[in-house]
Amino acid sequence: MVSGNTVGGNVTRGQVAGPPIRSMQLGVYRVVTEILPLFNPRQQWKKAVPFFPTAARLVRDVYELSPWMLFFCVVTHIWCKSIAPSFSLYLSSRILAAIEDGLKRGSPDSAAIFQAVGLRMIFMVLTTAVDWWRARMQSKMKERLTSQFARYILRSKLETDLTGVQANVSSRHVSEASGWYTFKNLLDTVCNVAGVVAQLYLSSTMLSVGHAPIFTLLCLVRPILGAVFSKSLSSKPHLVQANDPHFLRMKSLRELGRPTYREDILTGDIVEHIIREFRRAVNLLGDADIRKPSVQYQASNGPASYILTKLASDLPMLYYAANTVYNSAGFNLTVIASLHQCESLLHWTFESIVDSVWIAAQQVNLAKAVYDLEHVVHKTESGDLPYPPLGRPHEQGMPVEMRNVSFSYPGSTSKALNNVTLSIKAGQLIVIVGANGSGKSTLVKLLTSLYDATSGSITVDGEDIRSYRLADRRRATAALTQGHRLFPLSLRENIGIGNPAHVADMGMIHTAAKQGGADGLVSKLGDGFETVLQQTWGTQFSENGVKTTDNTPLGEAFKKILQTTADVSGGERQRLAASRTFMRLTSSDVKLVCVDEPSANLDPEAELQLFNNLRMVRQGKTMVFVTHRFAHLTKHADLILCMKEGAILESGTHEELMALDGEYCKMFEIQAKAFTEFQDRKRQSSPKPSLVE
Ligand SMILES: Nc1ncnc2c1ncn2[C@@H]1O[C@H](COP(=O)(O)OP(=O)(O)OP(=O)(O)O)[C@@H](O)[C@H]1O
Repeated sequence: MVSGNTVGGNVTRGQVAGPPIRSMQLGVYRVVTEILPLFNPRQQWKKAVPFFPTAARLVRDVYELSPWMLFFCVVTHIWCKSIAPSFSLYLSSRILAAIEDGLKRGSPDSAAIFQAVGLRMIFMVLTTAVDWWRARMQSKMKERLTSQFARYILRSKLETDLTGVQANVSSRHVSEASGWYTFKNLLDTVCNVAGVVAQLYLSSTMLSVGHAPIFTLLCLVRPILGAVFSKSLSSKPHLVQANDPHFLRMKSLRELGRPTYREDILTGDIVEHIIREFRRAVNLLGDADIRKPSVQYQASNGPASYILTKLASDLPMLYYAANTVYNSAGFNLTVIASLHQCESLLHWTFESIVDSVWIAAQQVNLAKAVYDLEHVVHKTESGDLPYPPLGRPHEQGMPVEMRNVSFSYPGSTSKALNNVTLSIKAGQLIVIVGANGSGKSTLVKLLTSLYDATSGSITVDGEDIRSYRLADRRRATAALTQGHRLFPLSLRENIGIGNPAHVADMGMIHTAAKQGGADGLVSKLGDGFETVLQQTWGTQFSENGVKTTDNTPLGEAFKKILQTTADVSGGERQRLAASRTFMRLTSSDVKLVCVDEPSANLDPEAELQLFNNLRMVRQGKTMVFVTHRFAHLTKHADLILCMKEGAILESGTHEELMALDGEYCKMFEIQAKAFTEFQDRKRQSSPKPSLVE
């Protein structure tokens, strides 16, 4: 059922400008559309303007991929889609004419008939061969263009910074296939127009002068009515919201079938409850229309338009009948049969033109979205100065000063950092401690240029951090955090990629693996450094329900494929990520290293080893450690920053902060107490030495 109301249109002060909107209820959905006038040339021209440069760029892209392919794609497509159908119709009408002529005369002209049939057969063989070749070439072209678009999208995804991702300035909604489908639609549009010209020419050769325009007009009525009556939701800007509470509940309950919830559902013993609730939601939903909104919108026209459109398709038939009765001289069965075929072809092509123009306009927007990714403005500012600045001692770490720095994450109103002022000297070892949510990781994200400060100033080597080139700043910093992931590449590459210039240097990779504590783990894996963890989804799958539990040769084969997929524990992953960082630290470009709690999954021995190894490579680098278990590090720290609620509460050396008897001292004593209590208990439980002895 459709119900609706209209809002807006007249712009008053404080209101937003734009077309008025209409809100309607389609079954379980609320649909809001813009009300666009049927004919608004200015608006339509404005929309069409970006079409041309995008189409031109796309054709240029295809040309650059292969000029020959472009040429043959266009020629064979036009031949197969526009010319061949009309020519085939012309050849059939020749066969029919020869047969009818023979039947009329009582002595068929066998030579003429066989010549016409032979010609048509040769034509069909040639056209089918060209069509086969066209399909092959198009699929190659499709692969190349899709890979080209995949490259554009990948670059944009890789380059988008964190602020961009959070502000949704990302390439999430673009498709790699959009380039090919846009190109194909442009080609289809051109071919459909050429097809109509060929079909009109053909029908005009069969009709006497003056009749051809009438026939064409009658053929046009049905596609025109179809276009007028068509109600397409996708043709206008719209919003859809499922708002029926029973439908939403039914959907939510259906979600519980996902493996993610399995453990909670089984341990909670709630299977029967969920099934009961699902049945109740279905009953309450009743007969509400849950078909897609686009389908419901399309169907909301009522039957009159359908009947009228169907009637219009019989107009040419009326024309044949009228001509046979009133103008039988120029008409015979062959002409009627050929015109009938021509009319079906015209119908189809007219409708295809409307569709292909509409689809091409939509597709061009999708292709444009991919090209626009090149112009996505990255949120983190980049300056012109090189880093390190010219003439600066190369062997020195990065000095950083922060003055009244505050920061809020994009979309958040609260301050993650509030008025932070600090000074880090070149080559110092800094330890940042503080409670959960106190801003430690945020500080690291600002130091590593993942975000710019919202207010205040950060200076590096005496210059505003934003005046240096972003690429140089990134090259000069290295980070190791809990969030570091392994890539779906070999372990060799996972480690080697830390320093891309030496990605194949096995000597350096071995050393980095050792420093990260991953050497033992790599040697345990069957393929050693060549092992690929986290195989990309889709590289191995079963079709038609083949399972590893199947006691069949195919089931066994599937089991074997999956057995080759190695996996490692969380702590081992962290060791591999740490090895990548050690590889990165082999680059003398790195001047600042930020290590943010990489040890959450590491055992105490591995953690101590990691910190010691990091300290050993700190020559020429400033090092910042964020950790909750800071006992190992504090004695080495040049400066300890203790944070609370986004601000630096205390700063100094371990001795200075202990003397302060504040937050740091409290945290340190909590950690030390657990240790000393344990030592005391151990001492008490050990047998006392005998006095006699
Ligand atoms: N991406 C984000 N978007 C919005 N707010 C965030 C985001 N990340 C962190 N915050 C908020 O910023 C504040 C500081 O978080 P941060 O991660 O820097 O704390 P932390 O001291 O590193 O905490 P932990 O010890 O738990 O790792 C917190 O209030 C947190 O909720």
